[in-house]
Amino acid sequence: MTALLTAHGLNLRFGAIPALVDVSIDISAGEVVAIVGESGSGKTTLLRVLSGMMAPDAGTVRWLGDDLHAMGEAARRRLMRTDWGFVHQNPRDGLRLNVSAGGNVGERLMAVGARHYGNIREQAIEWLRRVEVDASRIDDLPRTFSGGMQQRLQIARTLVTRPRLVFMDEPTGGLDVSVQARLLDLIRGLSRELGLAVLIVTHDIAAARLLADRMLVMRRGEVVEQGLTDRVLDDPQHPYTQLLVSSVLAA
Ligand SMILES: Nc1ncnc2c1ncn2[C@@H]1O[C@H](COP(=O)(O)OP(=O)(O)OP(=O)(O)O)[C@@H](O)[C@H]1O
Repeated sequence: MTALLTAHGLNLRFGAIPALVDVSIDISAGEVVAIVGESGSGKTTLLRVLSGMMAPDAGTVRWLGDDLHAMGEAARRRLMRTDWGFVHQNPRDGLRLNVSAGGNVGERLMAVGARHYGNIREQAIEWLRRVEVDASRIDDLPRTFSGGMQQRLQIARTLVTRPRLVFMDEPTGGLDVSVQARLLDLIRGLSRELGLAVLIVTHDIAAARLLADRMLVMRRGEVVEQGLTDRVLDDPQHPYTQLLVSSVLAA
């Protein structure tokens, strides 16, 4: 498989807090990788460093072989519009709330050069359908949507330009359990159908089990265990992973 993103020897401290300790990770085309761990273990920081939003103190991140932190802001912004997508935990961070649902999807297409209004609207309708938002809501503002619908709209806005890699930070956090399950099914279906690589941060082990081919377990900035999801969850080697898995089983 072709490695899309490779990171090696990442270290980052916030004062006395080691947020990343010698972290290495790679993700290939079409692969879903989950980063799990308790609150404060460094998951979001890792996602921010891997997506170029934050520079590490040491270590490298490469996209298709090019050093991300050497390529400059303009090139990283271009990646964010084209090859990459970002699904935030809070859909309000990924949507424009004063723009209609259709506009939210369509403006991403315009950012990559689409100009034909009819085509853009047609694709917006198609994507609303794919994420199970009724097309009759196309001209409504996202603030009139439920949390689950907003999250599905954020996913449509992110995927409409067919990125190769999508970063997801707790995409089901803060939603009702039944809404979470539906959203996870949707993410799983779309990632398979589109052959997307997904790097998903979650503290929900069940979500990782459902979605991820591989997982990394973080604790205090370190990757304490990684491997195929079924292997890590069915036969955890590190005491911390054993604790995580047994706490879910006991719940
Ligand atoms: N901008 C910052 N300034 C100072 N400390 C920070 C900053 N961002 C994160 N930290 C600290 O770095 C550590 C890792 O934080 P991070 O947000 O990456 O963890 P996390 O695993 O994503 O947690 P959560 O699941 O609660 O979001 C924590 O101790 C956090 O308090």
